[in-house]
Amino acid sequence: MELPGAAKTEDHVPPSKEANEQLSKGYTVVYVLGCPGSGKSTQCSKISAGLGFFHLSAGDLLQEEINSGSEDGKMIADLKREGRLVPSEIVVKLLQQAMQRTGNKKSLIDGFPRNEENQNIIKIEPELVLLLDCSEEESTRRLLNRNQLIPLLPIMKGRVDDNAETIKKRFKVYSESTLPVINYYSSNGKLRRIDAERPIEEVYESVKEILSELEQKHQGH
Ligand SMILES: Nc1ncnc2c1ncn2[C@@H]1O[C@H](COP(=O)(O)OP(=O)(O)O)[C@@H](O)[C@H]1O
Ligand SMILES: O=c1ccn([C@@H]2O[C@H](COP(=O)(O)OP(=O)(O)O)[C@@H](O)[C@H]2O)c(=O)[nH]1
Repeated sequence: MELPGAAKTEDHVPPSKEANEQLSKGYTVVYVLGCPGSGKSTQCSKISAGLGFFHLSAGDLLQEEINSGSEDGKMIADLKREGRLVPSEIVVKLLQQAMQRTGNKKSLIDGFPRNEENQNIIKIEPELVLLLDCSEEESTRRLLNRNQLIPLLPIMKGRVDDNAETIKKRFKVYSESTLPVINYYSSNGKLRRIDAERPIEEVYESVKEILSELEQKHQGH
């Protein structure tokens, strides 16, 4: 079935199921989900610095591929500009390569899985899924604000998808494709919903409480 917002995948060979299962062995994986601009990257940087998790951002890995100038990079850039999702096999391959490069077994996967196809292909069972819950109105304000700050920082390039029109498309993809993934983790008890409309430090306090639950479980308490 073709999922809304997803590009066609026929040119890409899916990674084997065994490779994915092997990769997930011994790893503690926490997925960090939330709409565009909900603060995923901000909170993941804090968790990574404060709690020793390795931060894997699907969006950053795709941006690196764009920056490399590869053929895949050109296709990814076009999809990103339109707010559409990149074929699952490409994102999964980049995530797997990044996981193999790190010796750190505690990983945060930021902004992935984005749809049910992503979720089925990666074959990783996360221990927890953090959902940064923020309204479309507040998130849009943040994204537009982020784009306005860019000209003040000449070394940084603005994001091609932080404009009002593309932000609307990203939200449509989020509600059509990512919400079913979130509902799945809500029904299997792994989802932890965090009010992400609050200031960054308050959100982080809630994140820390939830992740300490995980640390205690690992220490057998
Ligand atoms: N709790 C918050 N309150 C206000 N601004 C925030 C908050 N969290 C993040 N931001 C800002 O909002 C913008 C989007 O945050 P980001 O972490 O990149 O979101 P995401 O990764 O979910 O798209 C950034 O400019 C960031 O500094
Ligand atoms: O698993 C992913 C993650 C990101 N993207 C693409 O990268 C863009 C930006 O995603 P990112 O997570 O960087 O930012 P967000 O939209 O959450 O603010 C998305 O709109 C998609 O085009 C994708 O296709 N698959």
